[in-house]
Amino acid sequence: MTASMPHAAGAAAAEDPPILQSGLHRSRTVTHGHAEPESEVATMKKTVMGIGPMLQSLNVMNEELRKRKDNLLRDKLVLEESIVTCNKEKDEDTTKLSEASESLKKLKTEHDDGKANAQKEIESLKQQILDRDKAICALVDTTKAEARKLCGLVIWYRIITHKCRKTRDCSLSSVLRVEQTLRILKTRPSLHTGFQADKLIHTTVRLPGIFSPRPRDFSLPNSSWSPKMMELYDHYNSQCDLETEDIESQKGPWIRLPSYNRILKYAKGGVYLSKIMQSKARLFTRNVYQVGASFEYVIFLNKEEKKCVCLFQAGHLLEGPPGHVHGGAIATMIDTVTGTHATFLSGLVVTANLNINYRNAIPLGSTVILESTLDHIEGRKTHINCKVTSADGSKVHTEATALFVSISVSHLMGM
Ligand SMILES: CCCCCCCCCCCC(=O)SCCNC(=O)CCNC(=O)[C@H](O)C(C)(C)COP(=O)(O)OP(=O)(O)OC[C@H]1O[C@@H](n2cnc3c(N)ncnc32)[C@H](O)[C@@H]1OP(=O)(O)O
Repeated sequence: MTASMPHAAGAAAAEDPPILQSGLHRSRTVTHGHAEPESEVATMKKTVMGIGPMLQSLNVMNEELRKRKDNLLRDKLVLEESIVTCNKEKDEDTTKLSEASESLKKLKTEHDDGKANAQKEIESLKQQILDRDKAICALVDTTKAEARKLCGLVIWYRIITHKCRKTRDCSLSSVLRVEQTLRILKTRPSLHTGFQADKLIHTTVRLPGIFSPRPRDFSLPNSSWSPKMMELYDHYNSQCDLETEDIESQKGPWIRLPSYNRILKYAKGGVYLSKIMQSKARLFTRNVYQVGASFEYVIFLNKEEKKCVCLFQAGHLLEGPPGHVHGGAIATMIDTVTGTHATFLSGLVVTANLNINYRNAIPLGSTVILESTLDHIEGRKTHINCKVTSADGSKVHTEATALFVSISVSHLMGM
């Protein structure tokens, strides 16, 4: 029994972990050195044997922890890979987003350009239709009801022609009398000049929708105006009464007078002028639609100083002496400016006398200033002076005096 004990202890020592081996070694030392009782050895062995299962469970736990650690490491790797993938996808998405924004921007620009072009085309087509319709309507036989209807000639025409037929008088005076009777003079706007002072001439032709965009104001700048013309225009225009969207409106000494072509055709040519020809009657100075070709002018009125200033640029159709403005065209402009001035001063007038001294020829295309000043008013007579100078005022081109005689509406009717 004792002989087998060391052997048994030795076998256990070979199998047990190092910590237990040191315990066994100590118990063996005690056994050989101090000859401890055998029961102590047995107790020790028992203790050692009790530690075994504990160690086993520790080993199991250790194994589990190692596995968990491995799993966590694997998860970590997977997560790291996912992060890399996510970042990659994020970069790709960012690139795609910027590409999409770029495309969107490009599309928007293309869309805007397309829209602008389409708009331009629509405007041009509208203008073409308008021009074509105008041309057609200028030629229609206005005695035919359907033609009048198609061309927008209004009911006034029917009333007037009815009255004309009844009285066998289709003269201008008759037309005006009818209009007066119908009390339309006060209620309808004057389209031919825009002046409220002159309530005499009103349109008997009302244009349908497509014909009635705002009438062109010829006194506004256009592409043919020279820099000098523009400079002078800005000079006077900046001193004009100005209606703004703000509450305050600007007051100035000058008023720009708008200038429209005539729509009403009051020619009373009778047998000499057919209805169609009458329908083509135009205000002399505004009868060319091509900008810059003939009379380009704007008139400013100074009520306080009782004077008018006209900026005039003569176009190539007004040639008289080679390269210079025709004397008749200059006379026309003087008559127009002084006549307008006299109208504002005295109401309805006609030119009775016009005296002109041509001092220096006006180069074609140049800008000149016509200054119209009141000389005096005497009864029905309004005397006006006019001076035409170069744009800088250094050269006098023309000087004139004009006499306007006030007339009544009936005088005009009987003309
Ligand atoms: C919205 C608008 C913007 C308008 C914007 C556009 C502006 C364009 C302006 C263009 C204007 C034109 O071209 S008008 C078109 C051209 N003009 C014309 O066609 C006018 C034709 N002539 C006439 O209709 C007539 O002769 C009148 C109206 C001028 C005068 O006839 P009347 O009404 O019978 O009067 P009468 O007694 O003879 O004269 C009145 C006074 O004027 C004097 N008088 C008459 N004629 C003359 C004369 N040539 N020279 C000196 N004095 C004369 C008389 O001695 C008398 O003075 P006393 O004894 O009392 O002292």
